[in-house]
Amino acid sequence: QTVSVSATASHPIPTTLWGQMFEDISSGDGGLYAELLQNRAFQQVTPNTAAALNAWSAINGGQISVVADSVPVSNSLPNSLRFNVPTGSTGQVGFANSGFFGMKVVASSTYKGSFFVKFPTASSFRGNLIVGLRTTSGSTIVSQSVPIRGSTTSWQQINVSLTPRTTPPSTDNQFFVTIDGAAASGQTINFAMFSLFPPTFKNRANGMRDDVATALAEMQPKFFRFPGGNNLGQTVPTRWQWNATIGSFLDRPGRAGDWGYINTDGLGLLEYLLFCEDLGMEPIMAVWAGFALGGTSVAQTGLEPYIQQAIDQINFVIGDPATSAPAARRAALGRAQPFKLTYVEIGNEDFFASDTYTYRWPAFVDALRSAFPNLKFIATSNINSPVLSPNPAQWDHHVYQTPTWFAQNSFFYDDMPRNGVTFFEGEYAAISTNPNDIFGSPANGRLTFSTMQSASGEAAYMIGMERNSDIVFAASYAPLLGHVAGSQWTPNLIAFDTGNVYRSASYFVQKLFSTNMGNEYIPSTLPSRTGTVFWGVTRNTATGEIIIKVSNTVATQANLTFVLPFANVATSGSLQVLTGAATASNSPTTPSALAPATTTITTGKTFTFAAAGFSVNVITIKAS
Ligand SMILES: O=S(=O)(O)O[C@H]1C[C@H](O)[C@@H](O)[C@@H]1CO
Repeated sequence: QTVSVSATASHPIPTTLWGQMFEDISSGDGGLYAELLQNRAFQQVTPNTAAALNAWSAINGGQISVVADSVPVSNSLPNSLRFNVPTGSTGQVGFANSGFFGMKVVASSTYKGSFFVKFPTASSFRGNLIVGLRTTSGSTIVSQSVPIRGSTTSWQQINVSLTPRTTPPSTDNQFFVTIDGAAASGQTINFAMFSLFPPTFKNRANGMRDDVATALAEMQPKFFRFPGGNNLGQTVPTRWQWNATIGSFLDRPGRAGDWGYINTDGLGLLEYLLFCEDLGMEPIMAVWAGFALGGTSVAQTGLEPYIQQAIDQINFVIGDPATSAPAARRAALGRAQPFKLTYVEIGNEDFFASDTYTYRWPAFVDALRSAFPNLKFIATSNINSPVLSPNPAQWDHHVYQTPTWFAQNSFFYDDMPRNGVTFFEGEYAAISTNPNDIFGSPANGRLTFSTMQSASGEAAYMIGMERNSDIVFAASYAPLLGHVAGSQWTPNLIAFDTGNVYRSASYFVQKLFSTNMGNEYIPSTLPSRTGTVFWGVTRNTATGEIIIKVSNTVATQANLTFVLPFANVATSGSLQVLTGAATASNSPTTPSALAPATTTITTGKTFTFAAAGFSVNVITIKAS
């Protein structure tokens, strides 16, 4: 197959083309968000139930229960941990938190812990709490003694700074609080709002898990879609609300997330925005738009409060502190300057409620557009079905399919009309090899981790989106992150467990595209729509490099001859290639089965290139 490359670019590559979609789907708490304690503030749990004590356990006979405190630590956090030392206790008595499937502890790292404590009834007790980290088998890794006294009947915050000298043998570790049982026999002490942070990405307070955030940063993503996805809200009362996710932990009630567990909302709107800046990403921020995934749509006459809340959410991001109260909240939290924001998504997958989106879309967009004329609003129902008014200028298209579907739909956007409407491929991934049961179980074709076959199919589709990036302004694989031990969805771009991060085949494809974008598209001989090998050419005008991406979605090698029209073409170029067997994947048992390799290849005005079976290739050549 001969590929003739044009001399002139057809269009600029949008700077936002490749990015990340995030929502808390076993990916926020216990994942990207660095807090080590699970159920740290007993948010949204029913007092005096076993479930309320999730992740907490007694040590040496300590008696613990979650109570609705008569004087809670804050209005948003009504529950406390009541700790009673049974009379006749001996030895260290207390309780522990098991984190999220344990917690990684590393020597010489400093773990910053805090909690609130009070005696519900005054007593003459004076003694010390021992606060620290221990292995699940009970051996202390590091601890600190903290004096307390029974006269403390109002909430007192305790801070500890724990620096282990040794690294424990596994991630099977706990945070603990104990007291001398004999000395404290009979005492009752209340605790609230625990927190324990390891060193975080860029050392940000209330920040991100370093190894996970580092893997995300390596992709050089250009946008970050948040906070959902389904996690925008299963019911109206439990929807994501920006104002419940900012400021002191004492003011964050948490909520029942859409994926079956409670979100602490410690990872909140300001943390998302700061993370966007840390990675050089532009936010694509969703507002809840009156549809709860459980099936409820707010009536047209009842939308105003939710529209106002969306306006306030946007004002927190870009408003003027002098004229907007939400913007003043942002300034009071240390950020007077507005953040960069261009795109706001109106809901998520509103094709589940198209009938009400026909009034919810205009109600939100008309109000938001008049408040923020420079923003662009993304519709989330099926493209032009139903027809919406005002006509959306941006649509969010999602597709989960088989590897073959992606290879066969590389031309998905080629036939879209060029009428000013642009597209966000907000979620896409090859998730099953079974076209008859895409969302089924692994026994029925569902992928647990992406494979070389799924990643090369995705690459074919991405080559199509790159070719059509005059109308595709952004695209993101979904879901981005998933905990291997407790995930609600597979495959995820990045899998992780308590101590490790696993970069998938698809991760490396996303990274290859995002770190080799170029800034203008160069047309070339089109691949066959029904073929199995796909290619695309971009140029980086700053470096004078031509970037050729090739995806071979089948086992047989593909031989291509490239003909470049440029006067000067380097006789050697670099090749980054990800290749392996169709079913090869990176997983906790085979973490490095697949990794990109960089080599030098012979290039020139005309050169041949052999694309290995099941391979994704990026060729970079100096040309002018
Ligand atoms: O069940 S689905 O609708 O397929 O869920 C998908 C679509 C939704 O936006 C996202 O939250 C989720 C997984 O990425």
